[in-house]
Amino acid sequence: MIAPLTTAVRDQPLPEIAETVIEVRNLTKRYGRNIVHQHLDFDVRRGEIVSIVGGSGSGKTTLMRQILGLERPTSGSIKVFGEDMSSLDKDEARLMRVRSGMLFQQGALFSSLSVFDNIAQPLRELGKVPDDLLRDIVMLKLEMVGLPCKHASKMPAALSGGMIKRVGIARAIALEPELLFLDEPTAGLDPQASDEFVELISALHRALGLTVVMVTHDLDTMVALSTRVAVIADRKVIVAAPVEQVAGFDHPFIHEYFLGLRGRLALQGLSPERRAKLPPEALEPASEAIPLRTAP
Ligand SMILES: Nc1ncnc2c1ncn2[C@@H]1O[C@H](COP(=O)(O)OP(=O)(O)OP(=O)(O)O)[C@@H](O)[C@H]1O
Repeated sequence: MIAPLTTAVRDQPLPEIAETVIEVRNLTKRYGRNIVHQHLDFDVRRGEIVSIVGGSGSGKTTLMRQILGLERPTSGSIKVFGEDMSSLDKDEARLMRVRSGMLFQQGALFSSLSVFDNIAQPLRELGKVPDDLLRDIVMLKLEMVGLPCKHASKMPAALSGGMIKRVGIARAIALEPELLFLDEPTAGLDPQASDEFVELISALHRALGLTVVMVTHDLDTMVALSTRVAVIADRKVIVAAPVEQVAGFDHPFIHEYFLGLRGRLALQGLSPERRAKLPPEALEPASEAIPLRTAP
């Protein structure tokens, strides 16, 4: 299933990387005795697609939730569009929610609402959107994510995993946000649905000039989409750079994650220009060696 949008924007240039829109400084986050982040700095500029990677429990989702204002930092500062997240009043917080869309793990659709009502929900929360305009916006968003209008009346239980993600994206972009947050967007999808999802995000990035922040374990998605990759280890962001530079950073997590068999396979899918910047270890053969049989 290829969205018409994907074809329409294929030759469009990537959005320009512009001013800083997320600025995290000296962040510490503790849960009781568990120190998740300490002295963590992190920046995202307009037009980027930044993937946050790190070991299990390293605090990727927690970082994203703090940037969204869903969790409070223990100390340190988080600015989004230049606004300090800890000092927003009610109206500023509301405006911030309009400027940021998010897709949680599992799509997080309301199971008791139809596809239409799921996508309409952020618009209805805003209030004052006339019914005919609301219908047009929902149908436009469905089309943008490559889903025919006939799916609007379906319930989430009747959809495939890939379709649920698409509806989740349609809802996330309903209010035309500038920032899109994705938490494990391809988890649970088969390889074809993952590839289609990557194409969709890439098309939306180009078409809407979106800035995307994504938490992912999926190496192929990370390599295909990210303009930069931020690695969390030792409670902070140890490096944030294009993936070909990150792969050459000397840290045990990076060796294991990027230069293992799966990591090399994903990295070798980069364009020839970017592949040329990889460290030599990343270019070692990525197909498993077939063990030689010893003669009897
Ligand atoms: N609400 C909470 N209360 C207490 N501890 C929490 C809470 N949320 C997260 N944690 C802890 O914070 C740490 C980081 O969790 P987080 O989910 O951010 O990690 P992650 O890198 O996203 O992990 P994964 O890759 O496994 O999803 C973990 O030790 C987790 O148990």
